[in-house]
Amino acid sequence: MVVASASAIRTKKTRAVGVPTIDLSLENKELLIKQIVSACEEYGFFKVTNHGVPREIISRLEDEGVDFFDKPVREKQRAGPACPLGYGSRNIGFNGDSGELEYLLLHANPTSIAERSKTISNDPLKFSRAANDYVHAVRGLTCEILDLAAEGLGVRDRFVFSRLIRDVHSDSILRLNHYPPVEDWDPHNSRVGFGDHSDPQILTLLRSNNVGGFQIRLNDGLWVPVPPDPTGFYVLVGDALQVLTNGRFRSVRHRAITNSLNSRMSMVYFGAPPLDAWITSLPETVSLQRPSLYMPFTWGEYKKAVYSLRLGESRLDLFKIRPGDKTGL
Ligand SMILES: C=C1C[C@]23C[C@@]1(O)CC[C@H]2[C@@]12CC[C@H](O)[C@@](C)(C(=O)O1)[C@H]2[C@@H]3C(=O)O
Ligand SMILES: O=C(O)CCC(=O)C(=O)O
Ligand SMILES: [Fe+2]
Repeated sequence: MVVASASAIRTKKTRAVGVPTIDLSLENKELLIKQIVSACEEYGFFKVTNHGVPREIISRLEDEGVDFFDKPVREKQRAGPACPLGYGSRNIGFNGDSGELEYLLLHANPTSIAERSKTISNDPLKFSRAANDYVHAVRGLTCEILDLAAEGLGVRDRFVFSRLIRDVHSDSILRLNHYPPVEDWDPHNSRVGFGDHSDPQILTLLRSNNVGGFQIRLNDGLWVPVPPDPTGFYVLVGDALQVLTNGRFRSVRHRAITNSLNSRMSMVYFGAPPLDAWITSLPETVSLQRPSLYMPFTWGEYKKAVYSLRLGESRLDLFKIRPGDKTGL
């Protein structure tokens, strides 16, 4: 890969911090809920172990991803250009962002996956099955985590978050990212694979092979390298969940850097609502002392804003209620 020096980044300002890890097989439900809520509040990020997603389901999609990214460029381009869905290389979004990666971006519904798989694989049915089984399993896990979080927040309707993702019209997506190996390894010359951003959706479930590169940003601006763990899932609070919880949960800023002689592949599921769903602070998170921080918007409106801005921009600022604005309270 040709590497523009402008994409080189300094990794000095990082801090080694233990990644909050939650064992989902914990029998003490109250403690489990407490751990989830505090990780969502403090970091907007945690790792889950004993998550129940069968290894076989993960490996099948991983193998499909490896086979796809191994293909000659011309063949991969049959699945592109990413608009925003499909195969993309280096370009991210429509506003000039780029990174040292190639990717497949798919709508997570079976019809869309079946259609797309025709340009992705020589055995479309095999690819579709692998992707659909994976989506089904990680959606289940996403919903389980969201239900526990809702319970911890004391929300009356325990399924208020997961219902949005289980909806047949849910706008959830699946992304496979491939970060090619660097040819000239230099510990002081990491490059941007996927730049600093927060995910716009409700909740993200990310896993990768055993190659590092994923980092989260703490509130004080320091970057924390997250050690890879192919057996676990990383859970990221997205912007929509930040709004739904009136800022109690924080969407986490993160990025992927590349500096390895081995290629890295991540599989990312973004749990999202239907386009016409309203995203607004749940009544249980609003009070006179803590009025609503954001104006209500539909997921479709938010997505439009997301795609009109650069990767690193804080799109939620556009929907912040400023003092003096008329609110529901
Ligand atoms: C530059 C962009 C790519 C992105 C849409 C955006 O305009 C800003 C957010 C980006 C992001 C980050 C999380 C997900 O990977 C993604 C699919 C999403 O929903 O928002 C990407 C978008 C993309 O790559 O199309
Ligand atoms: O590939 C990764 O590790 C991070 C990718 C990411 O943040 C994204 O696709 O939104
Ligand atoms: Fe992301």
